[in-house]
Amino acid sequence: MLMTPIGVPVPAKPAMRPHYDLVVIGSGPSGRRGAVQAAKLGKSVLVVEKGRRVGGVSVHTGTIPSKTMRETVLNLSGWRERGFYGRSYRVKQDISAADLMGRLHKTLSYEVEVLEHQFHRNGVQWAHGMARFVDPHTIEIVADDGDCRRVKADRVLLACGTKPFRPDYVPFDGSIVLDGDEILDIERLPRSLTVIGAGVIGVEYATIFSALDVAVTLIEPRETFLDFIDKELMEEFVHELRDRNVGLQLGSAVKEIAVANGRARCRLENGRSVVSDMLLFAAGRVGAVQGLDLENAGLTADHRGRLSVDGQTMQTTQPHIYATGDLIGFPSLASTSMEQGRLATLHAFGHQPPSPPEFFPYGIYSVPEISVVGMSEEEVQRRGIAYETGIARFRETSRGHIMGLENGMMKMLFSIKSRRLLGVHIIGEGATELIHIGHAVLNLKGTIDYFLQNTFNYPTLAEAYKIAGLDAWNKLQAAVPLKVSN
Ligand SMILES: Cc1cc2nc3c(=O)[nH]c(=O)nc-3n(C[C@H](O)[C@H](O)[C@H](O)COP(=O)(O)OP(=O)(O)OC[C@H]3O[C@@H](n4cnc5c(N)ncnc54)[C@H](O)[C@@H]3O)c2cc1C
Ligand SMILES: NC(=O)c1ccc[n+]([C@@H]2O[C@H](COP(=O)([O-])OP(=O)(O)OC[C@H]3O[C@@H](n4cnc5c(N)ncnc54)[C@H](O)[C@@H]3O)[C@@H](O)[C@H]2O)c1
Repeated sequence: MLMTPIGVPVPAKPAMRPHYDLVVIGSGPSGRRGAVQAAKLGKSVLVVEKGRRVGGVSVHTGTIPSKTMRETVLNLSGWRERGFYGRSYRVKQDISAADLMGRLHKTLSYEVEVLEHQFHRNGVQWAHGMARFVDPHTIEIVADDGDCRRVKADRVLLACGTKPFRPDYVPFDGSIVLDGDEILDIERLPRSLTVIGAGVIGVEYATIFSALDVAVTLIEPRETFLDFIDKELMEEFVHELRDRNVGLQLGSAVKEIAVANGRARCRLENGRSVVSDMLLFAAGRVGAVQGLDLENAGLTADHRGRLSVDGQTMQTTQPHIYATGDLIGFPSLASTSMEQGRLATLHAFGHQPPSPPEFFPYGIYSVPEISVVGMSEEEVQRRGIAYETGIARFRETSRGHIMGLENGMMKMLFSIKSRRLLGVHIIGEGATELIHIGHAVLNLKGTIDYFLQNTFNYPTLAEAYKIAGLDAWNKLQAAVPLKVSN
């Protein structure tokens, strides 16, 4: 019997049926969660995936590859040790594109195996091919080899995600001018890189390449970027980027991009030009609805290829057709997409799922990483809530000393009236893991007392919660003497 790399027998594929309780289009985070949930409810489920392997953007060109590349870069460059051994410290002297790709392929392969095994043990069938609507209940699947089949579905979950926005004025060539998918297939590391678009994708790749000592210029037409992040954190972030010579061209619209003499030249409307070995165009993504023939199902996407849904049930204007994940827009995260897929399927089969908690964490895997949950200071001010902040710097923690951290901070916001935690904002090592303590306290409607009364492991970075909590309490006491409750 054939075995997969993780030692699981390769199962024989069952024949496709003519009719399913649920057909899911797209095998990314929302599609696969929705599919498995439906199977757990005893429903017959078919997942249609145009890619050769399941996993979606998340596994093949998005979340997992970019985070794997980041991990490889941090490990091979010795980035985490540079606080001790100096900026020129490197674990591997000559890091090549092949070094980055090796770990990537291994990780992706394991991810896919795990997913396929998950589908198999839950009885979810999957078919390779491009899906399109023939009518609201009939889906045609055309495989790469031309094989064409039709299936009927009582309910449909549209989870077909997005693809990079590729405007005509950008001369994409897959080697010098690249989109966010192509950057994962590079055959050589550039010495200089221009990144256009300071959204999450642009910022993550810009800082990952900068950690490899590639000379990076980040171009953004707006004066500010990542506006949903607390301003004080962004000031820290920008300071760190400038400190390591990342060129920031903010408020600079792009006039022209051209390739000449094997290099990319980007002309800006302010008259400046940036020339580099490679250019990454990361100015957003559009819904992957081309070829789906949505009109045959009575559906229409907006100009960015996105569908609107009922925010509670995930139903489109056709009650039996649900849409989830990046296809429906904000927040466009793998984490939230998975939950949307599950909620959609529960609703589709008669269960009334509870509303999701008010706050979800956002993690940006830049170097340094950023993670936030709840309200930013600007939002608290907009809402007119009387508040106080507590700040902890990682270099104040013993764990920070041990790790040689020079940077990193945590900021918490508390309501003066209710003492409730309003938001947590972290930049620095471990931010995306640390955030979950704040996330739990926030959604459990906890107050500053949680941080005052509880003991944290020592030495840990989580101790920053205690330090920031005490800092806020000191300020609160100075403003309004409080009852000592710890
Ligand atoms: C570079 C990058 C980094 C990211 N990093 C993070 C991160 O760190 N954390 C995080 O939470 N999120 C991250 N995201 C976002 C995350 O990847 C998406 O939110 C998530 O993948 C969306 O899931 P989805 O269910 O919409 O499906 P997707 O993952 O978008 O997959 C959709 C699938 O549908 C298939 N498909 C499309 N049309 C058809 C059709 N007609 N027929 C058959 N199949 C079709 C596609 O081939 C694809 O496999 C990142 C995204 C990118 C691009
Ligand atoms: N860590 C994470 O969770 C993570 C990581 C990567 C991506 N994602 C998700 O993927 C989605 C897509 O990310 P993104 O960064 O591609 O898109 P985005 O829409 O968030 O950012 C695009 C950026 O490009 C700029 N821009 C737009 N048009 C431009 C143009 N013509 N020229 C130059 N700049 C232009 C925008 O001002 C913006 O700053 C996001 O919504 C995000 O949620 C999440």
